[in-house]
This record gives sequence, structure tokens and C-alpha cells, in this order.
Amino acid sequence: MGLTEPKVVTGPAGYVLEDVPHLSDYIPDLPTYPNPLQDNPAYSVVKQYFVHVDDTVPQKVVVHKDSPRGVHFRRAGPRQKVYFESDEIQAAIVTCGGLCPGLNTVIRELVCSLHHMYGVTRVLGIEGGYRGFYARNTITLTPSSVNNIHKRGGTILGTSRGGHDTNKIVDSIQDRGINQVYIIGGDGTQRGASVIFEEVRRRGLKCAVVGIPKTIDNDIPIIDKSFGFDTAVEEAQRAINAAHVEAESFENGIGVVKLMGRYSGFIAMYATLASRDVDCCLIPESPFYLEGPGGLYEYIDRRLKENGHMVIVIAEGAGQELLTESLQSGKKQDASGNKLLQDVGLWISQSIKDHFAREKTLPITLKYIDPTYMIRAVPSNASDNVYCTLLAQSAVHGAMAGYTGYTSGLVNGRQTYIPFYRITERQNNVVITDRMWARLLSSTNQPSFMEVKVSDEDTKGENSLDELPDGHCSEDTSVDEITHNLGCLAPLAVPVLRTGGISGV
Ligand SMILES: Nc1ncnc2c1ncn2[C@@H]1O[C@H](COP(=O)(O)OP(=O)(O)O)[C@@H](O)[C@H]1O
Ligand SMILES: O=P(O)(O)OC[C@H]1O[C@](O)(COP(=O)(O)O)[C@@H](O)[C@@H]1O
Ligand SMILES: [Mg+2]
Repeated sequence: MGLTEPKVVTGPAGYVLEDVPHLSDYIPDLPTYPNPLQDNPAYSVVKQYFVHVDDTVPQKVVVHKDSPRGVHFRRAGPRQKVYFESDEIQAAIVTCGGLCPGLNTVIRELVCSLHHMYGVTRVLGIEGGYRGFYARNTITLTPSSVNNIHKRGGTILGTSRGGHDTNKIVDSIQDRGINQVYIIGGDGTQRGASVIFEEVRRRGLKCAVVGIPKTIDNDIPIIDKSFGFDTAVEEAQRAINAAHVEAESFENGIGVVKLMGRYSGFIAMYATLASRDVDCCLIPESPFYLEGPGGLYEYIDRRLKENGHMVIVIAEGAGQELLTESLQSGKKQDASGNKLLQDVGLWISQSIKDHFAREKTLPITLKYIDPTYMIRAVPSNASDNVYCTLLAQSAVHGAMAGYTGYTSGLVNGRQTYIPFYRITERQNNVVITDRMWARLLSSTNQPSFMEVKVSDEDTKGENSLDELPDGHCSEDTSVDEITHNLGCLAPLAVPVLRTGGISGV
């Protein structure tokens, strides 16, 4: 049996539904049952509580008059018919990868939704990430055992990187009679969940495999944002405030704050936009250089002369190419295969100190704050708690309705079911030619570290978005937006890195 073919349904006017697999795709004659929610007093009063079979959610909400209707995802929510009887269900929950605020809230709400909405009494917690399926004991989860866990950071189940052994995991699922598995984790975890789903399907098991996207870095595509992201941005304000207070209190004071973001600088970008005290934000997607005209040192010098102090926010994945140059580091990886990063915060702080000591232009005082793990470890805030609740409920409704092989996620403000391949095919990055980054540049006044090169050829005709180089165009970016952001007149502007003046220090 080959890999599951994408289920793509087309309709009039360019309508496309990227549907998710269903247990009935590979198990014939599955019995169905009325959804127990129809007798639940909390829900039976809600008009049209059940989601219509044809309800779908568009991926793009900004369209032109003549645009095709485009890609849609199946709307999440309870269905009239379910594919499991309550007492037949053995559910399991696992958390994998790094921590993120809200993990415990999702666990709590999965347990409570299963129990209170669908009468499921058997829910297992798999301890310590994927390897917990075959190397650790399980714990029984009940509404009373999870009642207060949303007030705590971390995950009560524990987590880990590496240890994804598909056969051992699916053997464990089969041996324990697990027929709904909820896998909470980031991009790596969702790739792992996709492989588990394929093996479950190959073995013909009646087991719904459901992913719930967790990523403090917000690096998962398609979804609006990840749970815990708002909390992280909020918590980052405390570090930025401290850096600002320190910087303001000394002559030529500089506060440097490192935030998480291995490949995606969303936390740094949003924390900067939220704070207003940040003078410079450096992210992995926007390469920068230190020396020479338009470089970081020149900007720091100017800002200190203008304002007497400054705050720099740097995402942990920013400037890694400069560090590699200067520190001759190897390419190390963690147990999951993620790039292991050098401490860019320490490096940039030392580089700035060395530069100003060498140049003897300004006597600076620099304070470096690394709040990364403190931010990741806090419990989720109120809005993330609501988000986690809806996410968990949607995940459960989908499994009960027999859907499988999907990640439950928010798309344009609606809960949806997204096929795994769409979640794992690429990473979500800050698009530096999008409006958001332009807003940041205009709020901090920092240099863009780019020159705009416009070729004659490009100015001659209409250019399609497809012609833009990788990483410089999001699916939601129009040519108008790109030219607007770069402040240039041509229809196609290609940002290029200044190559002169990059220094390894
Ligand atoms: N391509 C893959 N196939 C199978 N499992 C994977 C894959 N990538 C990562 N994993 C597993 O997913 C888990 C979490 O991945 P990791 O990258 O550490 O965190 P995150 O899911 O937060 O991105 C690990 O146990 C890892 O072994
Ligand atoms: O927990 P570790 O192994 O120190 O990893 C730190 C990494 O975890 C993250 O917080 C989140 O990464 P994941 O989404 O892959 O779990 C990154 O921002 C950071 O680089
Ligand atoms: Mg990841």
C-alpha cells in the first residue's frame, strides 16, 4: 500500500477542497452512531450546532474580483454521526518537542471534551514524548486529575526530542487498543504524526491520528498562529522593559534581549511591535551586517547620539551565518535533527562591546538579557487558554466523526482540519517583503540591511508572484504590497543582501 493520496475535491469557479482522510477510506462498512451531543443539554439548544458536511473555510480571505475561489479546508466541529461508541474508545495524548505555554491547557481540554461531550472514560497520557509509547509507563487522565493543570507551565506528560520509532509506536498503539491518538507538537512532531498515520492505515487499524500544532516560534504554515504565541509575546515584554530600564539609566546604555525563534522571527517581530521601546529587531529571515555604511554599528552609533540609549531584540536564529564565520562552528543537530544554534545574544553583545572599545567613539554600557526559557515555561494567558480550548474541542469532534491524518488548526479565525502534508511541506517564516516587516522597520527606524535591485527586464511587463524568489513572497502577498513595502516604483523589486562590509568580528 502506497502513501495516502491527497484528497482534493474541485468545484465551480476554481473551488478546491484539500480534504483530510477518513477511517472509512480504508475500512469498509464502518458503523455510525448518532452524536451523543444531540442529547447534551448544553448543546441541544444551540441552533445548527452540528457542522454541515459541505462547510469549508477558504485559505485566502483577500481576493480580487476575478480570482478563483481557491483552496479550502474542511471546517472543524461536531457532526451528526460519529464513528465511535463512547465505551469503545481508548484515547491517548502525547506531547513532543520543546515547551510552549498552553500545553497543559490543551491536555486538559482534550480530556474534558472527550469525557463531558462524548462520554469517553479511558484516556491515557503517554509520558516523555514519542519514545514514551514504547519506553515509558502511561498515566490515566481523568477530568479531576487534569482539573488544575492549565494553571501550570510545561506539560504534565513530559516531552522529548528524537525517539520517533514508527513501528514501535504503532505496535504500542495496537497492543494497547488505542483508537484515537492526539499528538501535540511542532513541525517535527507533525511529520512524525504523519508517518504514524500512514503506518496505522497500512495496518488497517481503526485509529484516528490527530495532530495539534504547538510551536512557540509560530513556524507552522497555514494556521493563523500557534497557541502560546500571544503568551510568549506578552512575557517577552517584561524582558524588553527591563532592558529598556537598564539602557535608559546609563550613559550610552544598550540593552540586548534574545528571544526564541530558531528559523522564524515572529516572537521577536511581534514583541518589538508591541513594545515601542525597541530600536532594532534582528531576525533569521533578514540577514544583517555589522560594519560599514548601513550596518548595525553605524546605526547604534547614530541612535546613541540621538537618544542616549537603545534596545536591541535579537531572535536566537538571527545572524547565525556571521557566527559561523567568526567561530568556525560545525553543523551540530539536536536529537530531532534541528540545527543547534550558537548563542547569538552573547556573540552580538561581545561584538558591540569590542567595536566601541576599539573605535573609542562612545563609552557604552551594555546589558544582555536572555529570557528564552523563562518565556517558554510560563502558563498560557487568558486568550491562549480560550484558543487551546477551541483547538482541543475541534480535534476531538474530528476524531469522533471518523476523520484522521489531520492537524486541527485555526485558518482565518475558523477551526479547520488540515491534511498533514500541507502542514509539513514548508515552514512559516516572516516574509520581509510583507507589510508587517515594513511596519516594524518604520516603527524602529532601523536599517533594512538590504539594497533594492531592480532590473530593466523586470520593469517591462506584468510579473506574477510565482516569479519572485523563494522566501521573498508569501502566498498572501500581492505585487502591490511588495513594491509598497520596499518603497520602490518598479513592479518587481528583489531585495539583495549587501555583501560589502560583512564582518565576522
Ligand atoms: N521527519 C520526521 N519523521 C518522524 N518523526 C520526526 C520527524 N521530525 C521530527 N520527528 C520527531 O518529532 C518529535 C519532535 O520534533 P522536534 O523537532 O524536536 O520538535 P517540534 O515538534 O516541536 O518541532 C521528536 O520526537 C522527533 O523525533
Ligand atoms: O528545548 P531546546 O532543545 O533547548 O530547544 C530550544 C528550541 O526550542 C524552541 O523553543 C521551539 O522549538 P520546537 O518548536 O522545535 O520545539 C526553539 O525556539 C528553540 O530553538
Ligand atoms: Mg520545531
